[in-house]
Amino acid sequence: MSDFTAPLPADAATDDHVLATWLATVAGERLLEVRSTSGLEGKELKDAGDQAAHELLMELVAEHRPDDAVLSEEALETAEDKTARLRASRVWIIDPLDGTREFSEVPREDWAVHVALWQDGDLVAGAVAQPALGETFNTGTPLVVPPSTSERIRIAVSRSRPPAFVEALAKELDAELVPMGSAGVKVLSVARDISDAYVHAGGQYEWDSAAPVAVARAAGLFTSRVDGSELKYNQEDVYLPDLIVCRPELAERIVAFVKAHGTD
Ligand SMILES: Nc1ncnc2c1ncn2[C@@H]1O[C@H](COP(=O)(O)O)[C@@H](OP(=O)(O)O)[C@H]1O
Ligand SMILES: [Mg+2]
Repeated sequence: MSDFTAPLPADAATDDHVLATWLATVAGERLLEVRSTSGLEGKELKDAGDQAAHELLMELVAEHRPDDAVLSEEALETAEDKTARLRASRVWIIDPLDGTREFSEVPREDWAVHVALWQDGDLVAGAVAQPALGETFNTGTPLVVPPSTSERIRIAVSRSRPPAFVEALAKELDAELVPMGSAGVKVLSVARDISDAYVHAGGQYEWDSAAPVAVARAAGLFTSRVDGSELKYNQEDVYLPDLIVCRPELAERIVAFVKAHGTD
C-alpha cells in the first residue's frame, strides 16, 4: 500500500514500536477520510469508521507481521481463532476506533486508534493515535509526564456513562471530574497533564485498554485493576471491566478507596 501520507518507516520491519505507531497513524488517517468524505452521520458513520479502520489494520498486520495473531474489537473470533491466539507467542490487540460515539460527533477530537503488541505474557509495544489532534502517542518515544499543573486532582471519566463510584471517589479526594470520550484519550489525558487519574469499572474489553496501558506504563504511570491487581492481556475471556491509570503518587489512595467502598 503506498497511498498513505505517513510513509512506512524502514525500521518498522524490525521494530514493533515503530510498526505499532505507523499502523495507528495510518488507520487514523483513514478514519479522518471517512469522517470528512463519506457524507454519513450517526450510526452509519460509526459503522463505516469501525469497518474501514478494522479492515485496513487486519490487512496491514497480515502484510507486515504475517506470523502474529490478532485480537480486534471488530473481528468475530471463532473457537479456532481463540485457540490459535492463546497458543501464540505474539498477539496484536487492536481497537480500530475507540470512542466511536465521539467519532460520529464532528468535530469532536476525543476518539482514538489503539494498536498494542502482547508477547509471551505482557504488553511490549503500543500506540494510541488521536487523529483529530494529528498525534500518535507510543511506547517507542515515551511521553515525559510533566508535574501536575492543577491544584485540585482531576479524574477523567466517561462523558456518556460516568460510573457512580468515581463521583464518590472524587468527593473523597476533593477532586474534579473531567468528562471525555474514549478510554485511550482518557488514559493519555493523564500522561498529558489534562487529568491526574482515569478510574473505570463496569465494563470494558482488552482492546479498550491494552495500547493505552502500554503507552502509560512507558511514561511511568501507575496501571492496575481497581483492586490493585495486575492488568492481564490475551486471556481466554477478553472482558477486562475495570482499571486505574494514574500518577504513581495517587495510586495508594485510589486503591484504598475502592477496597473500602467497592465500585457498586
Ligand atoms: N460499561 C461498559 N461496558 C462495555 N464497554 C464499555 C463500558 N464502558 C465503556 N466501554 C468501552 O470503553 C470505550 C470508552 O468508553 P467511554 O468513552 O464511555 O469511556 C468505548 O469503546 P468503543 O468506542 O471502542 O466501543 C466503550 O465501548
Ligand atoms: Mg473501545
